[in-house]
Amino acid sequence: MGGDDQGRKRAREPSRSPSRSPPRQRKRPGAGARLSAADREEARKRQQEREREAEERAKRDAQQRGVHDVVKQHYNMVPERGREFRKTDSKIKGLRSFNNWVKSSTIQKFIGDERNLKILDIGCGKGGDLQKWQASRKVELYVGCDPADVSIKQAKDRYAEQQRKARRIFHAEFYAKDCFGEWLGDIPIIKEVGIDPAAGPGNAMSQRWGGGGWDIVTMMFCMHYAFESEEKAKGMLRNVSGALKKGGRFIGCIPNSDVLTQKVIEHHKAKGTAPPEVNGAADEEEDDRPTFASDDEDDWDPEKSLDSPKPGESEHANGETNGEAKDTKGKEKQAEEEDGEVEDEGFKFGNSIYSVRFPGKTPPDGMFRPPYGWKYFYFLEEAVEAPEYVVPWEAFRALAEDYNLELQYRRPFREVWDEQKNDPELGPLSERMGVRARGGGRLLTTEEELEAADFYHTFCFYKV
Ligand SMILES: C[S@@+](CC[C@H](N)C(=O)[O-])C[C@H]1O[C@@H](n2cnc3c(N)ncnc32)[C@H](O)[C@@H]1O
Repeated sequence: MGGDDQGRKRAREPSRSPSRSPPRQRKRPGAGARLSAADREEARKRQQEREREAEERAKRDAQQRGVHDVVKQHYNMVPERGREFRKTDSKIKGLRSFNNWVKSSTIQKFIGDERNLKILDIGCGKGGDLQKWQASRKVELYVGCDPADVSIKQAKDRYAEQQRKARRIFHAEFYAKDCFGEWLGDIPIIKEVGIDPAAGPGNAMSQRWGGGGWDIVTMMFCMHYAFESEEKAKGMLRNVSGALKKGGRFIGCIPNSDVLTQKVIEHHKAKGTAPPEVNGAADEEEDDRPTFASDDEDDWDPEKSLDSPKPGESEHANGETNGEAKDTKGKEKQAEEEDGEVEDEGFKFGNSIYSVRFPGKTPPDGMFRPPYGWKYFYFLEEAVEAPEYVVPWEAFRALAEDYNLELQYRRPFREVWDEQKNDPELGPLSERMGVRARGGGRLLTTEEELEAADFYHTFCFYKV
């Protein structure tokens, strides 16, 4: 990566907390151990108190504004946990690190050699990726959009903190915006940089002469919300494609529909409701697909839901075996009732840290057709608990093509690790991020965390 190697390495080192003053010496092994137990307990209490206050505040704000949208409301009520919590106390810190590393890897792979890049982060959440873009030192402008206004406020704060610490940082702006139901060209800076309202199927003029001014549109762990309906999926693609200039990249991470297809087929086979052709086909394909029954051994931030189950509330669901989730039954029942869905037709899978539950009918052949509105509930320890929608991969790829987005790359998370773990930059980065033990050592994620990571894949499309 040429002459700015040193700078990049510096920029990627974990940032210091502004509350620690004077600045501590960097990277002294064992420094943390000198904190006394009382200090730690005190810090933990203070953190808990801050979280409680933030939850209360978010609840009040949400009520006052009369927020109806369930996803937005959910993310608005998510408490901001400190970096310290995410790195030390979290039960899924291995998964957090792993997912963050995969995001960094995708960013690095497709950021390209140019400088002064303009980045549009759709579903930016609390600004967890700001540092990743800053570390590249290639960004001139970053705009983050997300409908959860509380998250946007936190993203602004995070940026302000980075501004205080960094000698130089890109210009950033943040907007509370539904990026699937609304046109992003209404935001002045997005329009100014360039967004083509004619992007989309059958518009030859736009394809030839049009195009936006953005180099990269990034959607990390977010696009699955757009597949609630055809209208939203198309609204999302119109924004993405409209914003990108020719040669621009659309990158992201989403749940892998191959995993969902496989699980749905397994479920119907077990129930005896799979069509005969699927019985054969699934057996043949089984080896190629990611499996949850395997014996093998920042800042993605899966925010904790306010009311996730307490220890001891867990139980097996539906009495099903092998890979069935162990938790969250009460919560799901409640979600189901609110949702008006019937339980018996659904099923769930997962492990003790994550689970996926389809509340209603699923296609016996595992083909999600039409490709919109296939809702499931995703539960993750300390994390999101909102309805999500299957993004049937092939249908999405075909639709993206109608918007001049050509698939360049798609990888399940575990394959990203296998391919990139020894990269000269990403290898050492994985050690700094706590994904792997120092000196090219073993993965620090547990097998259950890796199973949870297997649920996702990452992608890149080029605007043509
Ligand atoms: C799991 S979080 C991911 C946040 C961040 N991209 C990251 O990787 O840490 C999913 C985000 O998608 C956002 N989202 C949901 N619906 C959206 C919409 N219609 N437009 C834009 N973002 C949306 C949520 O508010 C939430 O911040």
